[in-house]
Amino acid sequence: MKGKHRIGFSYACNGIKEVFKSEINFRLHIISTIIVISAGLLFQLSPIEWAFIFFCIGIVLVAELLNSAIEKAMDYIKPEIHPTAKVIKDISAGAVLIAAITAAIIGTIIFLPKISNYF
Ligand SMILES: Nc1ncnc2c1ncn2[C@@H]1O[C@H](COP(=O)(O)OP(=O)(O)OP(=O)(O)O)[C@@H](O)[C@H]1O
Repeated sequence: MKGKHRIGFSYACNGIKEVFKSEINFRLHIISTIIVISAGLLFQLSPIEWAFIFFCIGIVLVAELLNSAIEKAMDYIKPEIHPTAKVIKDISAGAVLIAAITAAIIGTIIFLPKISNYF
């Protein structure tokens, strides 16, 4: 049972590594995550603010991973141009956009007052 969990964890890490290597957007999200966590440490966020920030980081990374999985599945199943492939990929990209907009709004609500107080 323990071994099985370890194997499952390593498959998951392989998937994340694969997306990290192949998707520039995912790498940009990781860089943004590092910047946001550094800003959070600088501004000494409260526990509830950290909870919101980590929730946002999580939904953006999860959305990007699922989007990449859907893109790869579509490229495998339907490598040629097809209107349904386009709709599926566009919907999947839409999910990432909504996650990113949500994160940007929450980030602004948390950081904007702190940044204006700082200067
Ligand atoms: N097989 C296809 N048939 C029709 N349209 C497609 C197809 N593949 C991609 N597209 C269109 O091109 C857009 C970009 O698709 P692509 O697979 O290149 O992903 P991407 O947006 O470049 O993502 P990433 O940069 O994360 O790889 C899709 O959202 C869709 O509108």
